[in-house]
Amino acid sequence: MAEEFLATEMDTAVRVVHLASSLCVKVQDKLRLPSSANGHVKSKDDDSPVTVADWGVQAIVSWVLAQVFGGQNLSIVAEEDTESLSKAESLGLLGAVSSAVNEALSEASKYGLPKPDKPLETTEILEAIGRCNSLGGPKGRHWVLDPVDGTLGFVRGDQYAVALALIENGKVLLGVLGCPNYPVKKEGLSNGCNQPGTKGCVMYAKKGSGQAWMQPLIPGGYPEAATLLKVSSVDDPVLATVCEPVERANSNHLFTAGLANSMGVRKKPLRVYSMVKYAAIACGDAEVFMKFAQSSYKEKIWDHAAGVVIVEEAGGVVTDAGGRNLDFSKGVYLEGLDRGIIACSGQVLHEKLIGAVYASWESSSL
Ligand SMILES: Nc1ncnc2c1ncn2[C@@H]1O[C@H](COP(=O)(O)O)[C@@H](OP(=O)(O)O)[C@H]1O
Ligand SMILES: [Mg+2]
Repeated sequence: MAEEFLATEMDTAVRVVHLASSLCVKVQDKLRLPSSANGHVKSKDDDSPVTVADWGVQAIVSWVLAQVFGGQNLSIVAEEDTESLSKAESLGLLGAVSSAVNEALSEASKYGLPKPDKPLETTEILEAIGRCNSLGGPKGRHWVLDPVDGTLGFVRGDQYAVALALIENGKVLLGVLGCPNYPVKKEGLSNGCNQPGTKGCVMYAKKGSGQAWMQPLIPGGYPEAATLLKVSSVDDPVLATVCEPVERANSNHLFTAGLANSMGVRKKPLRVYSMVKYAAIACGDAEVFMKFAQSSYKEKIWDHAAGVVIVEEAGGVVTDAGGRNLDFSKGVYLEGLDRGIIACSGQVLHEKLIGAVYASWESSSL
């Protein structure tokens, strides 16, 4: 019998996101200790933080993909580069990345993944991170990785996601989201993290399968069980929960509050860091996700690819504010995006939201 389409790609992506999530859990625990926090976080040129986990995840995902699929024609579009990590003053940080990567990879066989014969040298780690410098585009296959999405949430001990997707000829073929702090109970989403054993999952979906899946994150290994995800059946705005970025710099809270109000939403918005918002829609914990960035900001493909395919396969709808599908074929950015991103659990809410955008745009100040 012919092997299922994308079986190795899907299986590898899910397993490596589990492994990457385990690295993140360990680094986030360390960040809670005041003594080690400074050594693990650095500021990027735009003042956003980057941590041992961002580089560590990028290194292990890149290394594992190269082992399984060969490094020769491997194209990976990812958020981090090696510039600041290679500087002389970053030696301590590079050492911490190296320890985190080698600790994670030493467990790789428990996740059914290849494992290096001996710990990776720092040059090999930098090479793995640096390999992820593809710019994507309309042709060919590209892996798309946000090693730690919502780094601000991550350093604050809150929600974040590891996001990996595969794009072919501009279309997202599969997506995997690791959400190590995703609470089993929805109330936990607005309370940061909750008790051990009640949080953490990996969600994944293959385009066109009509199925999206969730596995629990289990310490030190790969779970056999997976459950099907289904979006919420709520289509009355009065009962709907809207989620949006925590940071008002990343989305215009005033504008989205106006939209929510005019479509009839009554509940307070749920503010959550990272692509965990897509996860919340996919599993039925929320019905609407909106992000309206400043018009000068260009959305990047790694912040959406994995989440979009998971929401769609779980039964939801994701478009820009004009109702068009997001275009992943133009390189690193979602070129041509009409104003903002909206994800809904179903067509009814989506149409109402598009209508609200249309009605309110004239009077907006975005
Ligand atoms: N000015 C801005 N407007 C909109 N989005 C921004 C932004 N600056 C950064 N972002 C993106 O918003 C992501 C976080 O999403 P959210 O606000 O929903 O938690 C960031 O991901 P990283 O944390 O991976 O850099 C980054 O890609
Ligand atoms: Mg991101």
